[in-house]
Amino acid sequence: MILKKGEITLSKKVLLISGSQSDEIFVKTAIDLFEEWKMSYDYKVFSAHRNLKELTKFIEELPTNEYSVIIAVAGLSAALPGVIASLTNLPVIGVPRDVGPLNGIDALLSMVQMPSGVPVATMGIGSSGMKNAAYFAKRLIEGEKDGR
Ligand SMILES: Nc1c(C(=O)O)ncn1[C@@H]1O[C@H](COP(=O)(O)O)[C@@H](O)[C@H]1O
Repeated sequence: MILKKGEITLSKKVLLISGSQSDEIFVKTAIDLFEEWKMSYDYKVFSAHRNLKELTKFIEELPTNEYSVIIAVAGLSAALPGVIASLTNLPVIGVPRDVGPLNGIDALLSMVQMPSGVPVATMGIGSSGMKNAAYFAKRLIEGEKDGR
């Protein structure tokens, strides 16, 4: 990978997963930051509630050493981040989307109170949480690069 001056040396990618295609507009906030920072990422849509088998297969077959961190985004009853965290040892950042009658409180509570051993680093509700997920992923990857 050839880097220009000022660019960060990033060896591994961020994997963004949202529970629905309808979350794409929300996820775009993080994607814009990754583009600005010249960070590599992939974005996929999988639902634990709707397509558990496909999600399980996808996570179990992730190539080794390609991703540093997974950002899991979901609104409503958000099983997605916790289920992903149960299937991989990669760090999982959860982002509760502010949709539905409870405006993200439901998603927040679904992902923040995980049983021990299955951690989800849960951000705040809504677009500030989405942005902080991107900043947090950047810190993790920079830390990895610096040997932190
Ligand atoms: N929370 C979850 C899960 C899951 O946790 O598996 N799958 C979809 N969703 C969420 O449902 C909302 C509405 O989805 P639709 O617009 O497809 O009905 C989305 O915000 C999605 O993240």
